[in-house]
Amino acid sequence: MIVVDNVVAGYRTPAGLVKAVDRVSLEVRDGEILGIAGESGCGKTTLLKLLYGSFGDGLEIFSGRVYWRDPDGRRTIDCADFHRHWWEIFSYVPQGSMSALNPLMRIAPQMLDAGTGANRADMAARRARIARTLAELDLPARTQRLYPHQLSGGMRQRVMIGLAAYVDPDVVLADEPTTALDVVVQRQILENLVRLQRARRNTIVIVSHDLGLHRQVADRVAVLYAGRLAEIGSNDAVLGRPAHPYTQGLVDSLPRLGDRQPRQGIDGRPPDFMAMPPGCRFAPRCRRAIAACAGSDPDPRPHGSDRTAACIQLEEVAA
Ligand SMILES: Nc1ncnc2c1ncn2[C@@H]1O[C@H](COP(=O)(O)OP(=O)(O)OP(=O)(O)O)[C@@H](O)[C@H]1O
Repeated sequence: MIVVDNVVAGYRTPAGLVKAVDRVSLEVRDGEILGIAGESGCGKTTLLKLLYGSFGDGLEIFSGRVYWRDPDGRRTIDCADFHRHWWEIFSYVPQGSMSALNPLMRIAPQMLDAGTGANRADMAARRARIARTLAELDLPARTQRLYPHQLSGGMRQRVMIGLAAYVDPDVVLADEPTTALDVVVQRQILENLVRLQRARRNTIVIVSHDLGLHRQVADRVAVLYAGRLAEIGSNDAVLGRPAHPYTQGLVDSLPRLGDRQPRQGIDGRPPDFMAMPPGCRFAPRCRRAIAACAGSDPDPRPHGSDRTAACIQLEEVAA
């Protein structure tokens, strides 16, 4: 399990601190697929980097704590040390990862190179594992002998997922894993991901702005807005019966097959991190906002048995 405990994190910029993740608490449970949703710039990638312990680009934790705990609860690792366990416990499929493959190397040696430190199995066992993983991802065996430019975009993306998964880490963190692919290929890749996860029982965290993707694969969904956690809970609760007005707006804006009515989106844009509105950050765009919203920036509270949501009006409903 990865625990995010009241974390404020972000970047120091000439204009000031960007708190891209602001007082966020959540748990990534063992063996689940957790989807992280929200509009562009709301902090999804930053949260994923915290879960991976990747602090290379100036990301800092200003307060709070992120740590991993093993299923027995005997061993904890602070996120400052996650990098020592990359590939062994955590692996990462970065955004735009299709271009992350080395163009001069065939696929098999790239996979063998990856995570060498974490992978103590002998060469023959590792080769067998690579073959098995590629087959699980519906990639033909000859893929191993090809160079990246000889693969389609969808195949390259599947190879990246294979790279992250073949060493069998506890947690795979994937940032927009199917962006830029056509819908049919997206669907295949997602099915592959789920199949891998079910077979290996590892944990997957997927960042995407695409709610359809989350609806299809996630066990639970977390929705971020302007660095704050708006809502988190089961797929059915959050996407089937959204409670937070922001999640409702996102779900309402999804096109539905056969629906000729124009979808109702959310007016306006997320606020600038340097000029946050007082109180609830979503209030200026919220159709249900009342005067009290400008004076309260609530943390998520339980709303029903399978979700928490951060809206003062929902607290009234729940009471
Ligand atoms: N290295 C960085 N230095 C300074 N600011 C950054 C850095 N990376 C991200 N930010 C800022 O942090 C905020 C959150 O960005 P983040 O990439 O986490 O959002 P996101 O929801 O993943 O967006 P997208 O869907 O567009 O990838 C944005 O305002 C962004 O400009």
